[in-house]
Amino acid sequence: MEVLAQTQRVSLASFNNTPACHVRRPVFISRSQFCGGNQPFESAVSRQVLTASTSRRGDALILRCQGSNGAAAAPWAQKDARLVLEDGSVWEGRAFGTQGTALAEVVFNTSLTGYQEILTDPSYKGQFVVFTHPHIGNVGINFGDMESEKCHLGGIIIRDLSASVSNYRSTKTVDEYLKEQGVLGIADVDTRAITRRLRDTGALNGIITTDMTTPAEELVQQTKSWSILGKDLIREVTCSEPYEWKDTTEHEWEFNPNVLARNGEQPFHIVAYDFGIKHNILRRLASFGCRLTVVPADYPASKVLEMNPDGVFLSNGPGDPSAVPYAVENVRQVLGKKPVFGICMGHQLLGQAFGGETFKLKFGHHGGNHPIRYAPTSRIEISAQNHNYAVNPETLPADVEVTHINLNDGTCAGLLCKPKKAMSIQYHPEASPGPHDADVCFEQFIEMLKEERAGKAAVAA
Ligand SMILES: NC(=O)CC[C@H](N)C(=O)O
Repeated sequence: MEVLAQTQRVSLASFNNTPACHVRRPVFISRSQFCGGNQPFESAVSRQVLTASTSRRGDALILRCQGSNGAAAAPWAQKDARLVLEDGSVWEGRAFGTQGTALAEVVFNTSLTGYQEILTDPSYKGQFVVFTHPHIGNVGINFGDMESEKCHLGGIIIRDLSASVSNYRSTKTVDEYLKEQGVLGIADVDTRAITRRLRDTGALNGIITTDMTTPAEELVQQTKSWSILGKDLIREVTCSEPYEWKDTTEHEWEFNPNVLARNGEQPFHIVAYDFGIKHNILRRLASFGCRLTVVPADYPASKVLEMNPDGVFLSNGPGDPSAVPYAVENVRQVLGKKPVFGICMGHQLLGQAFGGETFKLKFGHHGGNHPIRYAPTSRIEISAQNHNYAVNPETLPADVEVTHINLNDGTCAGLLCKPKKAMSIQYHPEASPGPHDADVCFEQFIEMLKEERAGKAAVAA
């Protein structure tokens, strides 16, 4: 994109902090009513300030972007990226992040906050996220809110990319971060219309591309040649070696007095299977007094049992839960031998280890306001969710209770098997981003670990 400058005479009345051009939408706005060299102009889009000389009062500066055909095109009208969906629809918009072409499953997320946590949640591997919140990027990117080491999703689809960043923790813009991560972004598309389409059709495959020449029909064919079903995406996001984790959540998170009351007790040792684990899950477990060893997704259950942990944790993760039988087998082997807690993918793997089956939802649950009923007390939680699959409760054995129910569609959102000391939830109690109502799940797991420890002590005595 080449920026051109030219002068054009406009009326004096329009020249005092008013648009520098009143024949087109203003791009640069005069900050001064004087003429001469070094007159400041501010971009209405990026707040960039430049100086230009105006030869006489009444001369103004117009900046224009050169379109691909060489003709001048306004930046707000510039279309240099496409989202092509497998239903044949094509959405033209403005590219940001990296350049190129990527193919993934398109899902929408309705969270109002937390785009950085969503960008760095490994569970989004193989997916593009449409943000229904219309304005993304206003608080930039910071070190503290990373949910993993990188941005795993294939691309993001947004209405409006914030032209400026305002946050004291921010170290870079979303655009810079996506460029660095090699991830595509498309802005200035009608995200409301795309979301309504996905809600009607269900999740669709899509291509985001900055190539504006390949015919759309060809791209539509490509979207149809791929499926996320049956793919093991966990192998692409799991750690390669076991490691220890100690960080807790920061002070403002410690709204739960039971966390603080536990200080001083001997920590519980948890082995956490990393299927694409989010950092805040590890931080919350550490805050509840756990010492954590994180292991790769295919780490043999026999080696986990050799470590003799107090409990085993099964993390969230990307893709189809029925495509990872090796993980289900590991869970089966620890079941009944150690207390187990699973979150999201971990819940789905636990469901399969019990003998149950998973199925794909129409467009999944991705957002920060999904209501859940905890069946034993009828307590309602507002929860953070991100999943496309669910456990079919009818396929579970009799000793497994459905403890949590999603009130939007009645799907199974939590399980408990008392005899085997195993529990799970389909959503995200670590709440990063999202409401904290489900934090109590960590406490319930800790109670399970305490019971187990007390039971062992009683046998030993
Ligand atoms: N957040 C997760 O763990 C997602 C689990 C699984 N990939 C799903 O989409 O249902």
